[in-house]
Parts: sequence; C-alpha cells; structure tokens
Amino acid sequence: MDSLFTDIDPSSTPTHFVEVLIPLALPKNFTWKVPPELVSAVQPGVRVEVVFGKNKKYAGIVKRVHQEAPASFDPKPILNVLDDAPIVFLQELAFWEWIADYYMCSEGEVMQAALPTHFKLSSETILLFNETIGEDFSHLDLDDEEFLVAEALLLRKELKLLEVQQILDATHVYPVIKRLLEKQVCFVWEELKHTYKEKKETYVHLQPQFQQEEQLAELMNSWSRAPKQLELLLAYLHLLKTEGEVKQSELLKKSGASSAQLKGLIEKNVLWTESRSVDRLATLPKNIQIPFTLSEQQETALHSIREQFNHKQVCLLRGITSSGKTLLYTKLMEEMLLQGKQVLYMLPEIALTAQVIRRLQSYFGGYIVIYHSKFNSSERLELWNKVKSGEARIILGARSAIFLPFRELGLVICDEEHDPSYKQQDPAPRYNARDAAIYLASLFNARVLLGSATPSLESWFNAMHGKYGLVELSQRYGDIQLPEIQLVDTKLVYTPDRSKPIITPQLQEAIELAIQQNKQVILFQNRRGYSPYQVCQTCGWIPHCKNCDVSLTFHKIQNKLVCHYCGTSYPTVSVCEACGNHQFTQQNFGTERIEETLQELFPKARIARMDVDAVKGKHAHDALIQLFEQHRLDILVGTQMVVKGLDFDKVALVGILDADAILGFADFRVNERGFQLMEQVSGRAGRKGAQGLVLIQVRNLQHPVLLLVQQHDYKAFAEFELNNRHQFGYPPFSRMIQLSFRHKDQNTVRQAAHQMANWLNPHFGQYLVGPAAPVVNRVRNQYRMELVIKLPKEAGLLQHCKEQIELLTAHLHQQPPFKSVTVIPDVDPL
Ligand SMILES: Nc1ncnc2c1ncn2[C@@H]1O[C@H](COP(=O)(O)OP(=O)(O)OP(=O)(O)O)[C@@H](O)[C@H]1O
Ligand SMILES: [Zn+2]
Repeated sequence: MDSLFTDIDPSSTPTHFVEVLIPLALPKNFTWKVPPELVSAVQPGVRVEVVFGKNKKYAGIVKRVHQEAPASFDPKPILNVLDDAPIVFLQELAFWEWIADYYMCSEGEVMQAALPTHFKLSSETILLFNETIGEDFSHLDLDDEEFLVAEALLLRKELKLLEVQQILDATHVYPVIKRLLEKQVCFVWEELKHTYKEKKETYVHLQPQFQQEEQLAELMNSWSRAPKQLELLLAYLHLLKTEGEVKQSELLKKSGASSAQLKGLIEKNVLWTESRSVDRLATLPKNIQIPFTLSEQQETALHSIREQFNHKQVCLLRGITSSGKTLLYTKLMEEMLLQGKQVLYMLPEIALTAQVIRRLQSYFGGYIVIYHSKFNSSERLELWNKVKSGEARIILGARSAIFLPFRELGLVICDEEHDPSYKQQDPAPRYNARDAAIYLASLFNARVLLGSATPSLESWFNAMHGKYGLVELSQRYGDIQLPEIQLVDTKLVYTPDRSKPIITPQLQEAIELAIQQNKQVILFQNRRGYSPYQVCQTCGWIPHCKNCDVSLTFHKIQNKLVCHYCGTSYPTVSVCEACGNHQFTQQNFGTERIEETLQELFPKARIARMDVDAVKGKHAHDALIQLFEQHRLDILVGTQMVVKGLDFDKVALVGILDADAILGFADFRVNERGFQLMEQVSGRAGRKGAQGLVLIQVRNLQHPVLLLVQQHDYKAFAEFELNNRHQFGYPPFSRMIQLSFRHKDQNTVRQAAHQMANWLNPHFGQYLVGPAAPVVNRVRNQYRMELVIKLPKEAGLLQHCKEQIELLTAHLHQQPPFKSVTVIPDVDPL
C-alpha cells in the first residue's frame, strides 16, 4: 500500500498542491503549495510541516496531491516533508474521511484521535528529555543540529517547539525533532490521564540455544545429579506451557527453589531474566496452541458462520451467556492467522482484563498484541508499527483500536457488541466503534462477527431483515441450565425509616447458604458511592453541585460529597442550607453502603467492592478479579464492572439489589439496557457445575422486562421492545441525530436551540423532538439544551439533514448573541 503517486514528474512545470489534514476542527481541509524541490517527496500519508493561521506550525498529513490551484486564495508553501514513507495507508485516509463525514466532525479531529502522540507535532508541542539516555550522546550519531537541541534538552529537561525554533534555523525544526524522537532523545509530552504506578515484574526466559527440543533434552539428561535444578527447569517448562510466559515469583513458588538456585541456572546460561513493566508488550514465542475441541453445537455454529460469510459481510452471533462464544472466535482467529490475515478483536475497555488476555495469549502466544487506553505513548507507537508492518496479527483492543494501521485485515470480531462503551461520547469523533469497524472492514473486504448474549436492537433488527447473517448458540457449554431467577418484593420488607432495604432477608439467607457451600456471590448495584443523596429530614433540601444541576453523592470512605458529573468534591453538610436543621437521611444506596452492610451481616466473609472508586488503575481491577478467581473472596459487590464478560467457576448466586433504579431511567433505551444488564449479570451465575440462582430485589414486580429476564427470553424481549420502538419511531426504525447546545448563559442557550429548531422546521419539522433541557441541564457551569431529529431511513435524507445542520450551525454562529454557543452534533447517540 506504500504506493507513490507515479504520475508526478518533478521536472514538469505545473505547480503541485497538497490537501493536508491538521489536528483542528476546521470546516474543511486546507490546501498548501508544494515547492518544486519537495514535489518528489510528497505522497498521500506522509507528514508535512505547514504554517496555519498567523504563525502556528503543524505536522499535518497529506491526504491528496493534485494540480488544481484553489480559485479564491494563493496557498502558502509547505515547509518540509517529514516522512520518507507514508505513516498511514490509503485505507486509513478513506476511513478517517468516512468517520468525519458520518459522525459530523473534521478529518483533523479524527486524525487527532487516531495518531499516536509521537506523530503529532505543533508549535504548542512540548518535548521532554529522555533521562535514560544520560549525558553522553556519542553513541547516538547526532548531527550538529540534533546535538544542539539534545544539549538544550539535557539542560532544561523540557522545551517547547517554539523554543527549539529559536535555537535552530526556523526552516529546519520539524525534521530535526522527528529524528530526535526516533532516536529517543526526547518524548512528546502528553497529559497524563492515568496516574497509576508502573508495575514491574521479572520474567524468566530460556536461552535461545535451548529452545530446540533436542538440545533441551540433552541438557536435562546431563543433569541427573542436580535434581533441584532439574525440578526448576521442569517447573519453568510447565509454567511456560500453561501461562504463556513465566514470572520469576511464580516460578520460585511453584518449584520451591531458592533465588540462588535460579541464579545458578542463569549463570550457566540456561535461563535469563528480564524486568519489565507488566503492561509492556510481551514478546512471547509465536505459536498457536488451541487445547480444546468444540462441542457439537459449537461446531455447527462455526460452520454456519463460515457459510454466512460466503455471502454476507457481517454476521451476528447470538450465544447465551457461557455458551462458549470466545471459543468460536478463537477458531476463526486461527483460520485467519493461517491465511496470513490480521484480526481485530474488540472488547469493551473494562472487559479487557488479565483473565481474557491470559487465555488468548496461551492460545496465540506472540501473535497476539493488546491495545488499550492505559498504554503510554511509546508503547502505542511500538504497537502501531507492529500492526503496520503486519507483524502483529491478532489485535485485542478496546474501541480506539479501530484506528490502527491495519495491513491485511481479514476479520473483525466485536464481542459484547451491544455495549454502550463502544460509542465515544467526548470529544469528537463521536463514533461507535462497532459500526465504524464494519466500514473499516469493508475497505479490506474483511468479515465482521458481532457477538453477544443480548444483541443491541439495531444489530438484531439488521439480522432479522437479512442485512446481517445470524447464527445462534442456545445452550450453555456443558449443557448447564441458565440460572433460575427469582423476584424479591422489597415492598414487603420493613425498614425503620421506610427506605428501600439493601439486603432483604431472602437474599441474606441465600448468601449465607452459598458461602456455607463454599460458593461465591456477586452483587450488582448501578450506583457507586455511599448514598446517591442526602435529604434534609425537615424540608427536603438536597445538597447540589455548584457547577452542575445534580445532587451530590455521599462517599463515606472519603467523607465527602462528590459530583459524579464534574468530579468536584465538597465537605459533608451537617446543617441544611434551606432551613438550618441538623437531621439528614441517606436516600438510596450505592456500592459503598452495600459493602458496609455486608460487613455487618457477614462479619466472617471476605468481601470486596469493584467500582471506579475502588479500582483506580488497571492493576487494582485485575488484582481483584484474580483474588476472586482464586476464591480468596466470597462476595464481590460492584457496578457495571462486575457485568462484563467475566468467567468464574464458583459463582452460585447473583443478586441485583435495586432493579427499580435500573428500569426507572428516563431514556428510550431503558428497557433494552435493563434487559441487557440483568441478563448479563445473571449470566455470571452457575457457569460450571450446577445451575445458579439470581435474586432480583424490586418494588415494581409487574414491569414487563422482568418477566422476560426471568424467562431468559431475549427473542420475546426483542419483539416486545421493537414493537415499542416502531410505535414511537425510535431506532432501529429511524436514525437519530442529537444536537447539544451549551453556553454559560441559560437564556442564550435556550434561544439558540429554539432558533435552530425554527430553521430546521420547514424541512424536518415532523422529525424534530424538542428542543428541551436534558435531565441534568447544567454541567461544569454550562447550561445545556438538546434537540433531537428522528429521521426515517430514506435514502439521501440523512445526508441532506447533516448538510443543513452544518449550514445552519455556521449561520447561527454568525448571529452576534449566539457566537459563542457550542453546538455539538451526535449521530446515532447512545
Ligand atoms: N468447547 C469447549 N471446551 C472446553 N471448555 C469450553 C468449551 N466451550 C466453552 N468452554 C468453557 O465454558 C466457559 C464459557 O465460555 P465463554 O466464556 O466463551 O462464554 P461466552 O459465550 O463468552 O459467555 P459470556 O457471554 O457470558 O461472556 C469458559 O470457561 C470456557 O472455557
Ligand atoms: Zn458538578
């Protein structure tokens, strides 16, 4: 794909122009002129240095080289070409264009999201000195200019690109920086979003000369008189086989050997050790080892998927919880690997746990690489290059992995395809990775497998109407029954202050029984913190955030009130600001309070909480999962986090503590979300051995969704809910675009939203909903209004509507009072 523009002849006279993407939200791409001496170096996908605006410089990406002089202005020349070969392929450029177009943002914004930091340079960029390089640059082969900047970096530790400009002749800066980055003299500074500590671990490897079986056998034969060493080596080989790679700590534990004995083997040049960050991309041997065979049902399903792929690009696999969907994916991945194709395997971010990673690594060794948001920029770059070169073959990643530079993509697997976290909310591009992946795959003529026990209604609808293929797995692996679901009526439970009971007697009994039988329990509540709000007992006053229009959540452990929208925390209140009274009640309950209650009820049980407060950073999350997996915990209480794709053997009981809160949400997707959540969390129970039990605590027992969850009847649910959607013209029967208006003044934002609605009215009047203030109408001191357009699925209508919105937004911004109103379009909002 590294194709050059072959029709460009540098000696010919016509002027060449380039359309360049720069990382800004511009209404359209800009054009620059190519000076004759640079013509031979420009091609789509390379970076060029350009000046934009008064004096801002950017490294932009060439999208197109052409000879059509712009009619209305004389373009400035590009200053430099930074890359010899394209850093992105033509497919990426086409993909970015599609995303920008479909999700209504600029290609520059897509580029900003897609590229590793390392590639993104602008006048604002800050360079950080790489301390590990030391003070001696002699081995780095720096030229004079590189040396000058390296010296300055050593001295100052960080430099703005503008400052580098002052050090060097201004025309040279970007190419010099590019080379210094490649030589790792410096890094591009990026805002550190995750401040967890890097965790180091020592890994043990076999020296290459013993990786051949014969040599190894010979070595072990010669050791008959060194049993301890032999034992150590055997333990090593065993761990290698089961775990994929060997940690020093585990090896010593398993073999019972001492560090001195291990050191002996290292000195003998049999083993070697390496200390690396746990997240660092593992360099496992490249081999495939798939130790299981599919059940008859799984085999049939695999067959059907292949069959569907013969004539459909996308296939939906609906397999009930614990039916073994992962194993089907594994077989398909193996096939792709053997054909020399790449596979993108997507999972929601929080499902990307060590449990999943370890399993896949044991099947595919070094063929598999992992990509998620916790990686730092050099790791991302390393991975980027591995994908681009084709070395990485199976890419396991979260949403943003769709932006990697695939070379020969053959298959995309989107697991838990219904998961809302595939949709990026902020900032632009507000894409849905599942849907975007389907477009991406089409550029490669690759296939897409969507998998879920509870598919989104959009995908189900597409499968029902033949747009996608459909394959089903309707039995759990090992023919275990789906768990029995019982409803517990919380109205019948007395509490002194007439609040909702946290743990009903029935649930308490079931937990006791499970623990007695040496089983585990998962409890689900979709609220974190201690209590969602405190209410003044006398006048009903509730403490609110000063920046947002929401009540504050009490966090008992920190002893603070926290706003879950902007993150601001406040001291707890003891005096009502309205009436001066001192008595408050805690309304409802979050995970913190449940944990506290459990500790009182089950003082001997080992209890842990899994929510974003309890597991800051990925390691804490993984550590908890491991504790639970090893049965060093009895009860796990958590939010959404406990729902995603976890596979534990010993969970006999699942409790859903407040189903009314799940089903009482004001959103047209509430039933769908409720069904998915309850079915998925139920699915954690009884995966191995005996049938599990689920208790759902609820007031409104008559809710139709509950009955369907109880019967595990996804199809009936889908039919019921599709009926509702049809009646009210919601997706999948329409396409939605949501316009969000934000401004610090409430009147201005209201007027702007109404103005926009009036303008849209003649064309789209019958499809407009609102404008209206959302439930939380002020966040971070910005007032919000929303206008929703529900478009019938008619050819051309969506495009026409997007064009109108863009036009009218520009128009709105020309009206003086609305100049600074932010208008955010969101296509297919979730
Ligand atoms: N053919 C098989 N051989 C051995 N074990 C299997 C087989 N199929 C499934 N299993 C086991 O059954 C369990 C459930 O499989 P898996 O996790 O793939 O289910 P799933 O369909 O992804 O469920 P969920 O949607 O709940 O995540 C796993 O522990 C898996 O190893
Ligand atoms: Zn707030």
